[in-house]
Amino acid sequence: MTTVQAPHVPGGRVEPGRVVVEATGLTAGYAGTPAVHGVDLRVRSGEVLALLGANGAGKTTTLLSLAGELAPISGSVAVLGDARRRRLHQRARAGLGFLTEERCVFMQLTGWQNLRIGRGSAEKALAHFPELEPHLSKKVGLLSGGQQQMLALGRILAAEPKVLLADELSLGLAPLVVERLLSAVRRAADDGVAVVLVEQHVRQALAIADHVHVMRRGRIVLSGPASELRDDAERIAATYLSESTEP
Ligand SMILES: Nc1ncnc2c1ncn2[C@@H]1O[C@H](COP(=O)(O)OP(=O)(O)OP(=O)(O)O)[C@@H](O)[C@H]1O
Repeated sequence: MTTVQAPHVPGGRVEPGRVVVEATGLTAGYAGTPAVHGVDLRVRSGEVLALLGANGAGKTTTLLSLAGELAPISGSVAVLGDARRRRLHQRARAGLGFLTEERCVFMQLTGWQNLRIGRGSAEKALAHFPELEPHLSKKVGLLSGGQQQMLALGRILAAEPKVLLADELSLGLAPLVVERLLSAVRRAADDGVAVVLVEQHVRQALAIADHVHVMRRGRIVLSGPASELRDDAERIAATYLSESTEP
Protein backbone atom coordinates (compact mmCIF):
# COMPACT_ATOMS: atom_id res chain seq x y z
CA MET A 1 0.00 0.00 0.00
CA THR A 2 1.33 3.43 -0.89
CA THR A 3 1.51 6.04 1.81
CA VAL A 4 1.61 9.54 0.42
CA GLN A 5 3.63 12.02 2.40
CA ALA A 6 2.04 15.44 2.64
CA PRO A 7 4.38 17.62 4.68
CA HIS A 8 2.86 20.82 5.93
CA VAL A 9 4.43 24.22 5.73
CA PRO A 10 3.85 26.90 8.38
CA GLY A 11 0.31 28.29 8.16
CA GLY A 12 -1.25 24.86 7.52
CA ARG A 13 -0.72 24.79 3.76
CA VAL A 14 0.67 21.70 2.11
CA GLU A 15 4.15 22.12 0.69
CA PRO A 16 3.72 23.08 -3.00
CA GLY A 17 4.13 20.26 -5.49
CA ARG A 18 3.70 17.37 -3.01
CA VAL A 19 1.42 14.50 -4.00
CA VAL A 20 -1.64 14.78 -1.76
CA VAL A 21 -4.16 12.61 -3.62
CA GLU A 22 -3.21 9.20 -4.90
CA ALA A 23 -5.14 6.18 -6.15
CA THR A 24 -3.19 3.07 -6.97
CA GLY A 25 -4.82 0.20 -8.84
CA LEU A 26 -8.19 1.42 -7.60
CA THR A 27 -11.07 -0.92 -8.36
CA ALA A 28 -14.37 0.22 -6.85
CA GLY A 29 -18.07 -0.18 -7.40
CA TYR A 30 -21.39 -1.11 -5.92
CA ALA A 31 -22.45 -4.27 -4.06
CA GLY A 32 -19.15 -5.88 -4.97
CA THR A 33 -19.52 -5.22 -8.71
CA PRO A 34 -16.70 -3.03 -10.03
CA ALA A 35 -17.60 0.17 -11.87
CA VAL A 36 -13.99 1.37 -12.12
CA HIS A 37 -11.03 -0.89 -12.72
CA GLY A 38 -7.36 -0.38 -11.87
CA VAL A 39 -7.41 3.42 -11.78
CA ASP A 40 -4.06 5.09 -11.06
CA LEU A 41 -3.95 8.82 -10.44
CA ARG A 42 -1.86 11.33 -8.54
CA VAL A 43 -2.53 14.98 -7.84
CA ARG A 44 -0.03 17.40 -6.39
CA SER A 45 -0.71 20.45 -4.30
CA GLY A 46 -1.41 23.31 -6.72
CA GLU A 47 -2.54 21.05 -9.58
CA VAL A 48 -5.87 20.52 -11.30
CA LEU A 49 -6.55 17.02 -12.62
CA ALA A 50 -9.55 16.92 -14.98
CA LEU A 51 -11.41 13.60 -15.12
CA LEU A 52 -13.38 13.50 -18.35
CA GLY A 53 -15.72 10.89 -19.79
CA ALA A 54 -19.29 10.20 -20.84
CA ASN A 55 -22.15 9.40 -18.48
CA GLY A 56 -21.45 6.14 -16.72
CA ALA A 57 -17.71 6.17 -17.44
CA GLY A 58 -16.83 5.91 -13.73
CA LYS A 59 -15.88 9.47 -12.82
CA THR A 60 -18.22 9.85 -9.84
CA THR A 61 -17.31 6.39 -8.56
CA THR A 62 -13.66 7.43 -8.62
CA LEU A 63 -14.40 10.67 -6.74
CA LEU A 64 -16.53 8.85 -4.14
CA SER A 65 -13.62 6.51 -3.52
CA LEU A 66 -11.20 9.44 -3.11
CA ALA A 67 -13.67 11.08 -0.71
CA GLY A 68 -13.89 7.93 1.42
CA GLU A 69 -17.55 7.30 0.64
CA LEU A 70 -16.85 4.06 -1.27
CA ALA A 71 -14.37 1.48 -0.03
CA PRO A 72 -12.01 0.16 -2.71
CA ILE A 73 -12.72 -3.39 -3.80
CA SER A 74 -8.99 -3.57 -4.43
CA GLY A 75 -6.14 -1.14 -4.72
CA SER A 76 -5.71 1.87 -2.47
CA VAL A 77 -6.49 5.52 -2.01
CA ALA A 78 -4.38 7.99 -0.07
CA VAL A 79 -5.51 11.54 0.63
CA LEU A 80 -3.42 14.09 2.53
CA GLY A 81 -0.94 11.47 3.57
CA ASP A 82 -3.53 9.12 5.01
CA ALA A 83 -3.99 5.79 3.27
CA ARG A 84 -6.31 4.38 5.92
CA ARG A 85 -9.98 4.04 5.17
CA ARG A 86 -11.48 7.33 6.28
CA ARG A 87 -15.03 8.57 5.95
CA LEU A 88 -15.81 11.87 4.25
CA HIS A 89 -16.34 13.82 7.50
CA GLN A 90 -12.95 12.67 8.79
CA ARG A 91 -11.28 13.64 5.53
CA ALA A 92 -13.14 16.97 5.58
CA ARG A 93 -11.63 17.75 8.98
CA ALA A 94 -8.20 17.01 7.52
CA GLY A 95 -8.75 19.45 4.63
CA LEU A 96 -10.89 17.76 1.98
CA GLY A 97 -13.61 19.75 0.22
CA PHE A 98 -16.13 17.72 -1.78
CA LEU A 99 -18.59 19.40 -4.13
CA THR A 100 -20.98 16.61 -5.08
CA GLU A 101 -23.17 16.35 -8.17
CA GLU A 102 -26.16 17.48 -6.14
CA ARG A 103 -25.90 21.21 -5.51
CA CYS A 104 -24.49 21.46 -1.99
CA VAL A 105 -26.75 24.21 -0.62
CA PHE A 106 -29.81 24.42 1.62
CA MET A 107 -32.58 25.77 -0.61
CA GLN A 108 -34.92 26.84 2.23
CA LEU A 109 -32.24 28.92 3.98
CA THR A 110 -30.93 32.31 2.91
CA GLY A 111 -27.50 32.74 1.37
CA TRP A 112 -26.17 34.23 4.61
CA GLN A 113 -27.53 31.27 6.61
CA ASN A 114 -25.89 28.86 4.18
CA LEU A 115 -22.57 30.60 4.60
CA ARG A 116 -22.85 30.56 8.39
CA ILE A 117 -23.29 26.78 8.35
CA GLY A 118 -20.02 26.27 6.47
CA ARG A 119 -16.62 25.66 8.03
CA GLY A 120 -15.20 28.97 6.77
CA SER A 121 -16.39 32.52 7.24
CA ALA A 122 -18.88 34.32 4.97
CA GLU A 123 -16.18 36.93 4.32
CA LYS A 124 -13.85 34.29 2.93
CA ALA A 125 -16.59 32.86 0.71
CA LEU A 126 -17.38 36.34 -0.59
CA ALA A 127 -13.72 36.94 -1.34
CA HIS A 128 -14.09 34.18 -3.96
CA PHE A 129 -17.48 35.34 -5.28
CA PRO A 130 -18.11 39.00 -4.34
CA GLU A 131 -20.95 39.18 -6.88
CA LEU A 132 -23.06 37.04 -4.51
CA GLU A 133 -23.29 39.66 -1.78
CA PRO A 134 -26.40 41.52 -3.03
CA HIS A 135 -28.30 38.20 -3.23
CA LEU A 136 -27.48 36.67 0.13
CA SER A 137 -30.62 37.81 1.96
CA LYS A 138 -32.79 35.73 -0.38
CA LYS A 139 -33.67 32.10 0.11
CA VAL A 140 -31.22 30.09 -1.93
CA GLY A 141 -34.04 28.34 -3.80
CA LEU A 142 -34.79 31.72 -5.43
CA LEU A 143 -31.26 32.19 -6.74
CA SER A 144 -30.15 31.16 -10.22
CA GLY A 145 -28.41 27.84 -10.70
CA GLY A 146 -25.12 29.63 -11.23
CA GLN A 147 -25.50 31.66 -8.03
CA GLN A 148 -26.35 28.50 -6.10
CA GLN A 149 -23.25 26.80 -7.40
CA MET A 150 -21.06 29.83 -6.60
CA LEU A 151 -22.46 29.73 -3.08
CA ALA A 152 -21.72 26.01 -2.78
CA LEU A 153 -18.18 26.40 -4.11
CA GLY A 154 -17.58 29.59 -2.11
CA ARG A 155 -18.61 27.81 1.10
CA ILE A 156 -16.19 24.99 0.42
CA LEU A 157 -13.31 27.29 -0.55
CA ALA A 158 -13.95 29.47 2.53
CA ALA A 159 -12.94 26.48 4.64
CA GLU A 160 -9.52 26.64 2.95
CA PRO A 161 -9.38 23.00 1.87
CA LYS A 162 -6.11 21.40 0.85
CA VAL A 163 -7.90 19.10 -1.58
CA LEU A 164 -10.99 19.88 -3.65
CA LEU A 165 -13.03 17.18 -5.37
CA ALA A 166 -15.60 18.76 -7.69
CA ASP A 167 -18.20 16.64 -9.48
CA GLU A 168 -19.78 18.28 -12.55
CA LEU A 169 -19.92 21.71 -10.95
CA SER A 170 -20.91 23.19 -14.30
CA LEU A 171 -23.84 20.87 -15.01
CA GLY A 172 -26.67 22.75 -16.74
CA LEU A 173 -25.05 26.18 -16.37
CA ALA A 174 -24.45 28.84 -19.00
CA PRO A 175 -20.94 29.08 -20.51
CA LEU A 176 -20.05 32.39 -18.82
CA VAL A 177 -21.01 31.01 -15.41
CA VAL A 178 -19.02 27.85 -16.09
CA GLU A 179 -15.97 29.98 -16.90
CA ARG A 180 -16.49 31.97 -13.71
CA LEU A 181 -16.68 28.84 -11.56
CA LEU A 182 -13.73 27.17 -13.24
CA SER A 183 -11.59 30.30 -12.93
CA ALA A 184 -12.27 30.24 -9.16
CA VAL A 185 -11.19 26.59 -9.12
CA ARG A 186 -7.99 27.49 -10.98
CA ARG A 187 -7.26 30.32 -8.56
CA ALA A 188 -7.72 27.94 -5.62
CA ALA A 189 -5.20 25.58 -7.21
CA ASP A 190 -2.80 28.47 -7.76
CA ASP A 191 -3.10 29.09 -4.01
CA GLY A 192 -2.02 25.49 -3.36
CA VAL A 193 -5.19 23.39 -3.42
CA ALA A 194 -5.00 19.99 -5.17
CA VAL A 195 -8.10 19.65 -7.37
CA VAL A 196 -9.82 16.70 -9.02
CA LEU A 197 -12.38 18.12 -11.40
CA VAL A 198 -15.00 15.89 -13.03
CA GLU A 199 -16.30 17.63 -16.12
CA GLN A 200 -18.28 17.16 -19.32
CA HIS A 201 -17.23 20.54 -20.72
CA VAL A 202 -14.01 19.34 -22.33
CA ARG A 203 -12.72 22.61 -23.73
CA GLN A 204 -13.34 24.60 -20.56
CA ALA A 205 -11.88 21.88 -18.36
CA LEU A 206 -8.77 21.66 -20.53
CA ALA A 207 -8.38 25.44 -20.30
CA ILE A 208 -7.81 25.36 -16.53
CA ALA A 209 -6.44 21.84 -15.91
CA ASP A 210 -2.83 20.77 -15.62
CA HIS A 211 -3.43 17.08 -16.34
CA VAL A 212 -6.24 15.11 -17.89
CA HIS A 213 -7.48 11.55 -17.56
CA VAL A 214 -10.24 10.44 -19.89
CA MET A 215 -12.33 7.52 -18.59
CA ARG A 216 -14.30 5.02 -20.56
CA ARG A 217 -16.14 2.00 -19.17
CA GLY A 218 -14.46 2.36 -15.81
CA ARG A 219 -10.89 2.65 -17.08
CA ILE A 220 -8.52 5.49 -17.86
CA VAL A 221 -8.08 5.31 -21.62
CA LEU A 222 -6.25 8.56 -22.35
CA SER A 223 -3.97 10.69 -20.16
CA GLY A 224 -1.73 13.64 -20.66
CA PRO A 225 -0.82 17.19 -19.81
CA ALA A 226 -3.72 19.53 -20.57
CA SER A 227 -1.37 21.79 -22.53
CA GLU A 228 -0.79 18.96 -25.02
CA LEU A 229 -4.47 17.98 -25.30
CA ARG A 230 -6.04 21.45 -25.64
CA ASP A 231 -5.89 21.39 -29.43
CA ASP A 232 -7.63 18.00 -29.35
CA ALA A 233 -10.67 19.12 -27.34
CA GLU A 234 -13.12 18.55 -30.21
CA ARG A 235 -11.78 15.09 -30.98
CA ILE A 236 -11.78 14.06 -27.32
CA ALA A 237 -15.36 15.24 -26.93
CA ALA A 238 -16.48 13.44 -30.08
CA THR A 239 -14.61 10.22 -29.32
CA TYR A 240 -15.18 9.83 -25.60
CA LEU A 241 -18.10 12.02 -24.53
CA SER A 242 -20.59 12.01 -27.37
CA GLU A 243 -22.51 8.98 -26.19
CA SER A 244 -22.98 6.97 -23.03
CA THR A 245 -20.18 4.49 -22.48
CA GLU A 246 -22.08 2.39 -20.00
CA PRO A 247 -21.50 -1.26 -20.64
N1 LIG B 1 -25.38 3.59 -6.65
C1 LIG B 1 -25.08 2.78 -7.69
N2 LIG B 1 -25.42 1.48 -7.69
C2 LIG B 1 -25.12 0.67 -8.71
N3 LIG B 1 -24.45 1.06 -9.82
C3 LIG B 1 -24.09 2.35 -9.89
C4 LIG B 1 -24.38 3.29 -8.83
N4 LIG B 1 -23.89 4.50 -9.19
C5 LIG B 1 -23.32 4.33 -10.41
N5 LIG B 1 -23.44 3.06 -10.83
C6 LIG B 1 -22.92 2.51 -12.08
O1 LIG B 1 -21.52 2.62 -12.07
C7 LIG B 1 -21.05 2.97 -13.38
C8 LIG B 1 -20.22 4.23 -13.30
O2 LIG B 1 -21.06 5.30 -12.88
P1 LIG B 1 -20.49 6.73 -12.45
O3 LIG B 1 -21.63 7.49 -11.81
O4 LIG B 1 -19.25 6.57 -11.69
O5 LIG B 1 -20.16 7.36 -13.86
P2 LIG B 1 -19.89 8.86 -14.24
O6 LIG B 1 -18.77 8.84 -15.21
O7 LIG B 1 -19.73 9.70 -13.04
O8 LIG B 1 -21.21 9.27 -15.01
P3 LIG B 1 -22.29 10.42 -14.68
O9 LIG B 1 -21.79 11.60 -15.42
O10 LIG B 1 -23.55 9.86 -15.25
O11 LIG B 1 -22.35 10.59 -13.19
C9 LIG B 1 -22.28 3.09 -14.28
O12 LIG B 1 -22.46 1.88 -14.97
C10 LIG B 1 -23.40 3.31 -13.28
O13 LIG B 1 -24.64 2.81 -13.77
